[in-house]
Amino acid sequence: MIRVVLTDIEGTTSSIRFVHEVLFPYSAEHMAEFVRDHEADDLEIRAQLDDVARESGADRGDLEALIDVLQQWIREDRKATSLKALQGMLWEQGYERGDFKGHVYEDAAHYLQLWHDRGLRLYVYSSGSVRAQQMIFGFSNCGDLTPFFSGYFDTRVGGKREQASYQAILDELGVEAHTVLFLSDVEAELEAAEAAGMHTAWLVRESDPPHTHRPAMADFEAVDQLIRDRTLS
Ligand SMILES: CSCCC(=O)C(=O)COP(=O)(O)O
Ligand SMILES: [Mg+2]
Repeated sequence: MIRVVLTDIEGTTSSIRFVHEVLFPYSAEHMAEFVRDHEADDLEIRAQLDDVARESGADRGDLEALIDVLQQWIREDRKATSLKALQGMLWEQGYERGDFKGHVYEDAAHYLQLWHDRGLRLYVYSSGSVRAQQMIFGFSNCGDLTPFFSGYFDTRVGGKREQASYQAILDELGVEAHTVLFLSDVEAELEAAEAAGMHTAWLVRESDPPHTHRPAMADFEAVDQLIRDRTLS
């Protein structure tokens, strides 16, 4: 019986286009100024820059070199925890200033509320930082969806294509794998979650599903059917 839903964001609850055409360009535009303005006195930003230097091999004392690394990582869509933490801080500023709203598909917002009201526990697992996750759902085009979530996981538990990350989430939640349904648009993530024993659902939004053995779901209505089938069987 499924009691817990763990969901990805980009391509699952929210459009890939919003992340790539709004969030990433916003972070590319504001990163240099943000880092230059706060590096001297913000301990959290300093700690993230320490990690950027460690991971890239760039000189920690050369701020402009670190900014270049960050810009390169944004272009590459690198899932580095330090980049994601800095992007989360920047996006927080953007949401609060009203520069954009978080995109969430209407069917996702509808079923997140319904599943919450039905007693399912909902969690997020995204490469975006926990702060960025709270922001996209807190300042969404469908209103504040954060009351429906019981918790958030980011790459501090590990990469999304690694089985150990899903095991770490299960350990932290204290639940059995067969009670958890993980939602994602990326098959490699689903395979890692399945290796940890979770149920999975593959979201394929806004495109025709590739021909594979895996059933594709166009929206959360199809996921709801799967939850009800698995709950009754
Ligand atoms: C939290 S919104 C920004 C998402 C993001 O930065 C990203 O890299 C997308 O990762 P996901 O794991 O949600 O596909
Ligand atoms: Mg995704």
